[in-house]
Amino acid sequence: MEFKLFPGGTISGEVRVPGDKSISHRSVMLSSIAEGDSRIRGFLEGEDALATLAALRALGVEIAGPAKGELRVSGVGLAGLRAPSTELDMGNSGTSMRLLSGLLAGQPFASRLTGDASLCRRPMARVMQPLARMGASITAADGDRPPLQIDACRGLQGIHYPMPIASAQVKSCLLLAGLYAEGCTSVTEPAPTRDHTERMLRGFGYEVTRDNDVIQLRGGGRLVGTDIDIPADISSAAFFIVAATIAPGSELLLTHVGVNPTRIGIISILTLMGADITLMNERDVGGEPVADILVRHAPLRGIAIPEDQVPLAIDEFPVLFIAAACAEGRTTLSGAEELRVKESDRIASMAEGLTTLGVRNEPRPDGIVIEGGALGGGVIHTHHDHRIAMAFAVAALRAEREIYVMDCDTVATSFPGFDAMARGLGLQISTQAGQA
Ligand SMILES: O=C(O)C1=C[C@@H](OP(=O)(O)O)[C@@H](O)[C@H](O)C1
Ligand SMILES: C=C(OP(=O)(O)O)C(=O)O
Repeated sequence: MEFKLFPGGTISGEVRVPGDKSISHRSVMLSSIAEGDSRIRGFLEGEDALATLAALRALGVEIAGPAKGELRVSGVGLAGLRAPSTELDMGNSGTSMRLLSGLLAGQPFASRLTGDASLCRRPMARVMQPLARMGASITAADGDRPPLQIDACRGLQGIHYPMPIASAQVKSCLLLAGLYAEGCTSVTEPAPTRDHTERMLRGFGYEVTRDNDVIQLRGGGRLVGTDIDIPADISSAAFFIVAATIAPGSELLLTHVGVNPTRIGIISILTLMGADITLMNERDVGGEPVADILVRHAPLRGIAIPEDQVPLAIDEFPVLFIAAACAEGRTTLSGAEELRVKESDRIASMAEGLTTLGVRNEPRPDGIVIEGGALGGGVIHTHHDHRIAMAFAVAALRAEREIYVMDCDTVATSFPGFDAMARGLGLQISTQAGQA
């Protein structure tokens, strides 16, 4: 599928974007290993979260749905998962692969995890090494690249792991393995990362402590089934937050968005750039902060993005680069080398597309420098990366000519229905079948 975008437009209306992807993954994993039933609402019916759901079904968990974002999971308890009869396909989803590695590392049966071409290029040493220290036996097909073969476990031992990178996937992987380990498992975060796993474990009645930058739990407890209400994904809302900010005359209300402090880097960074964003009706929904977000058009200025915001906005940089292209002056990003190992090398993919649009930029190993200015038009290659596709769709609001975004099928991994919702809000987007 390809997107064709006419230049210009105004964004207005009120909308609730689909459910949070990170929370959706965790909701299925934790409810599956809980005792008793759980009801999940607001589940993201995107390919990534559905890959996690299919994996848990293959591990013997009965799951009804999803129907309009609702699931009923019959938890099997910590010891209730069964050996899968085939390999588990994680598709495009790094979160599924890294978190499920932790869950499967402690099982008394073997499993094999695979994925698509993009996922099979992504590094897994970050979870393989600490899991091996806990006593797991995991091998990769090619160095540390998937497929991963996880051997039947003969017992895990809790460890303390100072994480070399600020990664919520690594932290969550180790906490999940820690549920099956003897003694305590703890991680030190070099910087705060999304804390949905810790919050949700507590929601299932499992004690997790946090002491400054150290997160810890003790293995061998029990999770008790519960109800989960998943808020809208701020990472999906981000495309429309930037859209309304850069398009003159725009005013947009995004409802029921998760605004966990470990996820709102997009709001902090855009506000520093001069954006007009107001959080309204702030509330707590099942242990996660939620708000309605009002966005009005505002002129932006280039900034040096504070490095402490990087993990808090890690998935939002593609669209933040579009905001930077529309800002007056220079924006610099550093300390973001992790962007190079996402679904694509997001620094390279964005630099290439910005250059196509005539935006001056200088990619660096750990970031980029972007000079704000006029945006032209042209053909954009997404490198099969959903967030690159949606970022360049938003860029059309300020482009002088048409933009064609190739290879947009992966948008369905995180934001099914993006094009229809974007059209409803004022983006001049149409889709056409891609060339085979
Ligand atoms: O834990 C999670 O749900 C995620 C953590 C982040 O990855 P890292 O842990 O690699 O930073 C993020 O990029 C990813 O989209 C989702
Ligand atoms: C990096 C992302 O996801 P994952 O790591 O789960 O593939 C993303 O959604 O931007």
